[in-house]
Amino acid sequence: MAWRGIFKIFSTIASGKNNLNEEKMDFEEETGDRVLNDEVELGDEEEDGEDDAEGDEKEDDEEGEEVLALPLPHLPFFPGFHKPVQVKDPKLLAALQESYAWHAPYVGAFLVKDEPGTDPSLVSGSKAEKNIYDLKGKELLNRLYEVGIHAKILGIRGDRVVLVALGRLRITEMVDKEPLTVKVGHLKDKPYNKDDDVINATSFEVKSTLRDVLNTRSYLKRICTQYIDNSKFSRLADLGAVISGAKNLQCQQVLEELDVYKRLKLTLELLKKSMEISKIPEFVLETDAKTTLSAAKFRERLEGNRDQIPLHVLQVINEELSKLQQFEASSIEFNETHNYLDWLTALPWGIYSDENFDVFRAKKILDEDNYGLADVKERILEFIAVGKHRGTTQGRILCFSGPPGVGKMSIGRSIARALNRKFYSISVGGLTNIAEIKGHFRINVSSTPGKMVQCLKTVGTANPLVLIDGVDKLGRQHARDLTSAVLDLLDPEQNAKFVDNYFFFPIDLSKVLFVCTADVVDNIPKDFLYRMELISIAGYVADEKMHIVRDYLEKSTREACGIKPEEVEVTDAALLCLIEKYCHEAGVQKLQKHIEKIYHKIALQLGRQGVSYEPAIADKPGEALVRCIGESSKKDVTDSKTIQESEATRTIEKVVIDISNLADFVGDPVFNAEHIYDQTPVGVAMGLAWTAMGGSTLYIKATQIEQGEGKGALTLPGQLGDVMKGSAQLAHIVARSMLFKKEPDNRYFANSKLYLHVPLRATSMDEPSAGCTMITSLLSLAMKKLVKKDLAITGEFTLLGRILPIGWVKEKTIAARRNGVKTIIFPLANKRDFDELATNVKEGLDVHFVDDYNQIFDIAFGDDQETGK
Ligand SMILES: Nc1ncnc2c1ncn2[C@@H]1O[C@H](COP(=O)(O)OP(=O)(O)OP(=O)(O)O)[C@@H](O)[C@H]1O
Repeated sequence: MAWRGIFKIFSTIASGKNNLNEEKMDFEEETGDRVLNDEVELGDEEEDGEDDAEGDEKEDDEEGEEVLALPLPHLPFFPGFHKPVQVKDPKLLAALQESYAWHAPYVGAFLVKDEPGTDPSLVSGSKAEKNIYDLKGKELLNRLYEVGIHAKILGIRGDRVVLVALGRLRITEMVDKEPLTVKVGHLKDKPYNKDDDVINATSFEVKSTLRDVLNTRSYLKRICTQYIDNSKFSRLADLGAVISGAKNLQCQQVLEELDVYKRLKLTLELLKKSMEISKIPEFVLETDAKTTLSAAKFRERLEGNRDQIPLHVLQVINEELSKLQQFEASSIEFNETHNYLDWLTALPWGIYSDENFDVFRAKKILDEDNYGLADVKERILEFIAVGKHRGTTQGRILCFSGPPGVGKMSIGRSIARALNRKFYSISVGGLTNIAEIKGHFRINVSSTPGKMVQCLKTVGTANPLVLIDGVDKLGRQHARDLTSAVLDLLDPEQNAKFVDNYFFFPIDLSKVLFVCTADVVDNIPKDFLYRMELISIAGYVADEKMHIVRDYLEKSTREACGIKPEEVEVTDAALLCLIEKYCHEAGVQKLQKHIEKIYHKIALQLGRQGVSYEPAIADKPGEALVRCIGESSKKDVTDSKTIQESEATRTIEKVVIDISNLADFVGDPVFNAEHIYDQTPVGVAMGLAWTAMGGSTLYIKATQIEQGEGKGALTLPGQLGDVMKGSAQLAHIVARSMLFKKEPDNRYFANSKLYLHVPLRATSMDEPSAGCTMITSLLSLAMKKLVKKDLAITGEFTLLGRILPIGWVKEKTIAARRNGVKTIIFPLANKRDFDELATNVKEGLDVHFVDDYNQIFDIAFGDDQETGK
C-alpha cells in the first residue's frame, strides 16, 4: 500500500505548495513502483471547493464542457481524492500534456466497464483493461461508465498523470474520436435536509463502522480519523467507499448515487462487509490446532472472492466460526458446524464464468457435438443471439422434448459449452422427496443441502446451465410440493431468493440458466408449460443414425475404451444391420448401448490377442496386419517377458466386425413388433402412431369370431381408451356402408361378429388417428382383399365422411421410413406439415394426401391388388 506516500502528497497539497510537479517527483522516488498502484489519496476538501451539496443544488447544472476522457481500468475515484494514473495511449498522453502546459488542466476520468459478456459483479481490473487500449472513439466510449469524475491534472511525469478529483460528471455526447473527447454535464447531489434524523443516524452508523474498520488498519487510521468527524455526509459516504476496499462496480455505484442518504446506505453495506471479512483472520489466531487448520482452510477458500460474499453470509460464517471454537474437536457439534462451514465456504459466491454470445462459435460447437438437428440448432442460435442483445440469456426457459436418446441432454450440454457456462443436470424423474431440492434441515451430521446447492458446489460457478431432466415425470408421480419446489427454482421472481433448508438464508440462483427436457409434452405440468419455449426433437432416420453412430458414438466409445482406430473396423454393413435389425427406436440410446457392448468385447479380444513373433505382413511398411479376429484369437501368448522382448516387432491384429460376425458381439437380432409382415394378410392394415418412445408403425387386425344370420357385431380389446373405442365403432359403421357401395350383395358385416385388435403399445395415447386404418382392415376382411404392400395409413375419420388432420407427422414419417414403409396416406390437411420436413426424412416415400375415404380405398385396394381368397 502506498498510503505513506499518499499522505505525503496530501500534506504537500494541504501545505499550499504550488510546485506539485517537483513534489510528485520526490514522491515517486520515495515510493517507487507503488505509485503505479491504483491508490487514491485524500485531498483537501475545501481547497477544491466542490461538492457543497448540503441543501442546495440541481442536477446537471453546467452542461456542455468538453474534456478529454481518461479511462480508469481499475477503480473510480471520488471528489477530494488524488490519484496517479498511468496513461498508456500516447495520443491521449500528448493531449493531456498539452492541456497541462496550456493551463487548462482538466480531464474527465471514467471507470472502464468489464468486457461485454462478463458478469458485472465479477469485477477485476485485468478484465476491464484487456484490449481497452486498442479501442477508439465510439467503441471506447461504450466501454466507459457514463458517470465519472471531473479531475484536475496536478502533474505529469513520463506516462504518469497525477489527478485530483473535483466533482462528479456525466458524459452527454462524444466530440472527438481520438483522443476521445466528450461533452459533459456536472452533477450535484440531490438536496437533502442535514437535520433529518434518519440521515443523521445513518451517517452516525457509517462513522462508527468506519472507525471499526480503521481499527483493523492502523496505517490508515492516523490519516483518516480527522476526516471522519469533519466530513459532510456526502464526502463521508465517498470516504467510506474508498476505505471499505470494495471493488470497482461497487465503488462506481457509490459514485453514481446522487441521493446522499442512499449513498450513505450503500457505503454502510460495503463497510460492514469489510468488517466481517476482517474478523476471520483474528479468529484463526485464537484457537486450537484442529480448529485453526479448519478455519485456515475456510479462510483460504474465501480468499479469492471475499468481496463477493453477501454480508448476511459473511455474518453467518463468522458466527459459525466462533461456535466451532467452543466445541471439542471430537464432538458431534464440532463436526456438524464443520460440515456446515465446509458447504458455506465451498460455494462459488460471486464467481461467474464469462458468458459467450458468439453465434459462430456456438454453431461450431453445436455441430461438433450433434449431428443434424438443423432446425433445433437454428432455434438455439436465435436464443443466443437474443441473449446477446438483451445482455443475458436468463429468464427464458428452453424445453427440449422428444423420445429417449434423441439428444436432448447432449444439446443442453452443447448450449452450456457454447455459452461458456458450466453444465449440471438434475433428473427430476428420480426425485422422491422435496428435501432433494430444498435440502434437509440441519438437525444432524448427515444433513445435506439440496441438489441446487450441490450443483453450485460441484461446478464452482454461480451461473451454470442446469438441465432439469424429465419435467414431464413431475406432477404425476410426485407430491405437489416437490413439483412446486422445482417450479420455484425456474421462476426468476423466486429463484433470486432461493432458500435451501440446510442454510436457511437466501441464495441467489438468478444467474443460473435453466433448460428442461421432457419425453412427453402432454405430461408436463401446466404451470411449467407456460414458462417454457418448447423445441421438439422427433428422432432419426437410418442415414442420420448412420452418421451419428459413425462420427459420434463409435468415436467416443472407442476413445473411452482406449482402442486405437487402426485396431478395429466396424463395417458400414454391420452398422446398418445394427440400426435396422437391432435398434428399432426413434433415438440412438440402444444403438449407443450396442456400440458400447461391441467395443467392450473388442477391448477384451485385443487384450487377449497374442503378440506375433514374425514381422508384420503388410502391403506397406509399418501398416498393421489385418486379420479376422476368429483366426487370431487362437494365439495366446502369456509370457510377459517374451511380450516385452517382442514389443518392437509387435503386430496389431485389427478386429473386423461385419454382418457375418455381428451376432458374436451383440447376439441375435431382436423381434421387431413394428414390422411383422412382409405382406400384411387379409384383415390387417398398417397404421402410424405416436407414443412416448416416438413415432411407430402398428398393425390393426380384424378377425371374425362368429358367423350367422344377423350376428353382425364388433368386439374391442378391453384396454382401449374411450376415444379409440369411439373411433373403432365409427370405423365399423363406415366400413359397412362402404362395403354396401362397393359390393351391394356382400352381407359379411351383417352376419359376422368381429374382433378388432389394436396393439397395446399404440393405445397408450388414446387418440383417433387410427380411424382410417381400422376401416381399411375391416374392409380387407369383408372383401377378402389384401391391403397394398408396405402401405401405412393415418387419419381420423368423421361420420360426415371428412378426413381430419393428425399430429406428429414428422415422428410418424420417420417411424414409417424406419420400418420399410414405401407408401403413406396422410390427411390432405397435413400436406403442409409434410412439405416442411427435411428432404432426407421424405426421401424414397410415395405419399398421398386425401380428404375422402374413397381415395384411400383406391390406393389400398387398387385393381392390381391381390385377393386373399
Ligand atoms: N444428433 C446427435 N448427434 C450426435 N450424438 C447424438 C445425437 N443424438 C443423440 N446423440 C447421442 O446419443 C446419446 C443419448 O443422447 P441423450 O442422452 O442426449 O438423449 P436424451 O434425448 O437426453 O435421452 P433421455 O430422454 O433418455 O435422457 C448421447 O451419447 C448423445 O451424445
